[in-house]
Amino acid sequence: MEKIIVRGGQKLNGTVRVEGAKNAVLPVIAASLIASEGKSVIKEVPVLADVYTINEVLRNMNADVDFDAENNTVYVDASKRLETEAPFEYVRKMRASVLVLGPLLARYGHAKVAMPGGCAIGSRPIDLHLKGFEAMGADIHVGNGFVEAKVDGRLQGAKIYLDMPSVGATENIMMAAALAEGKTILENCAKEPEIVDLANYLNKMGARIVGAGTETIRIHGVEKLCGVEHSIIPDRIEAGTFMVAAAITGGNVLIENAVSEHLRSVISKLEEMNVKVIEEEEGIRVIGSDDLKATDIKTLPHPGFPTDMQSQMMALMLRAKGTSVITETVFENRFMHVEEFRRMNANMKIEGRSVIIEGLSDLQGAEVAATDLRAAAALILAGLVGDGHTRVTELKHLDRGYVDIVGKLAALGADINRIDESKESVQPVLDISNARIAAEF
Ligand SMILES: CC(=O)N[C@H]1[C@@H](OP(=O)(O)OP(=O)(O)OC[C@H]2O[C@@H](n3ccc(=O)[nH]c3=O)[C@H](O)[C@@H]2O)O[C@H](CO)[C@@H](O)[C@@H]1O
Ligand SMILES: C=C(OP(=O)(O)O)C(=O)O
Repeated sequence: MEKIIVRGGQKLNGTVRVEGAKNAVLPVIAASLIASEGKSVIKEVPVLADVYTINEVLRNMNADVDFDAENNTVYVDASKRLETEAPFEYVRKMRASVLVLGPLLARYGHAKVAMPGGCAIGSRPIDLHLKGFEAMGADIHVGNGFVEAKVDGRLQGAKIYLDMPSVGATENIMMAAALAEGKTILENCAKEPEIVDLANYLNKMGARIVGAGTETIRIHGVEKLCGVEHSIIPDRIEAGTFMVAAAITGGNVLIENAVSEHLRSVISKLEEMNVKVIEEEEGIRVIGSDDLKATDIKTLPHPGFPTDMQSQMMALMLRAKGTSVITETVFENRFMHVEEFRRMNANMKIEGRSVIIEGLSDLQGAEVAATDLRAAAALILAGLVGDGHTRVTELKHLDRGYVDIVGKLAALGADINRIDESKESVQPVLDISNARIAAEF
């Protein structure tokens, strides 16, 4: 079994560079399926298990996909006739596989994808995606574990109001509407930076989308889209994770490539906790404190506090004096990591959708299991300040979303290793190869 072993007590210092954003690259690669002409060249692609998975989904549909991992570039040629089905094998690995629905439906009038089901953080339905397609004239059939969408001729532009600002529904509907006949007005949509990145990509391909990043997006459908070159925005969640790593260890770290406009809510909460955050030309510098103050956080859609930073901030709150409260409003079950923190001597309890954290906890090293991707990162963060050794297992979650976090933290001065205990002698594992292995292709 693979484990990450962290010995607490080292202050982090130096510079770390963040990768392209996982949550931007997945919809962008899916959107490449719409290009009926030319090749898409996607740059700043992080070498993650999820990227291998989405590439495999596209290959399975008959698109030509090359991943030059050393140069962080994905090439997609979707100009051949494509298959329009995505089996459960892929959707099980990564829910973002449902993002092929919009592009395929718009281009071929048909798409069939395995229903994603729930996951460790909540039930995660796709009803809003489907309501959007229906409003554009598609017939939806759900049965035998699949969702199938069909339309005779082209999708028709429509006025669509999302009951909640779902990131995935906004992306799927925006991609479908880009190739629909007429105008689509999408209201109460998600405003995440990754939505803006996708809209920019689609516009370069020939789409006519305005308003991405606000709550109303207007899309004039066009007849065809072509492959183009695009660079993925930096990963704000990876950046936020390293910001917490600096803060929790009382270190001084420059997070290169981090975009402060994408991280306002995280910066403001860190400052409330007595952490110094300096916006520099190359990125964001974070200087930790030995006197962290308690605060409260409520997760919300962007520009509110991101749910994907909730567990990392929980680790930091464990080291703050006083009572902190985290309220999770985006996913109904994203507190699985609380039990694991408790194994490290954390003083906290769940009350409904909130967690009450009594600081300052003297964290102790323990064997803990990652319950999801961000929980994996949060347990490593707690391990950085735990007394003794923390062993983090279930690393398949981590490999979905962090490129070489072990190497990056070690370069900043952390005492951290990744080992494979199944090997006869305990050997360090080179982290970058793990994404490919975790994707199991
Ligand atoms: C690949 C990717 O970009 N993943 C991100 C994306 O996930 P994802 O796109 O799945 O998240 P959504 O914004 O869609 O989900 C937000 C909430 O809306 C609900 N919902 C969503 C769709 C729907 O049709 N019906 C419905 O009820 C979900 O159950 C959840 O409670 O945004 C989440 C919220 O910022 C992040 O945590 C994920 O990291
Ligand atoms: C929940 C996340 O991702 P996904 O939607 O891909 O599960 C995440 O990135 O924290």
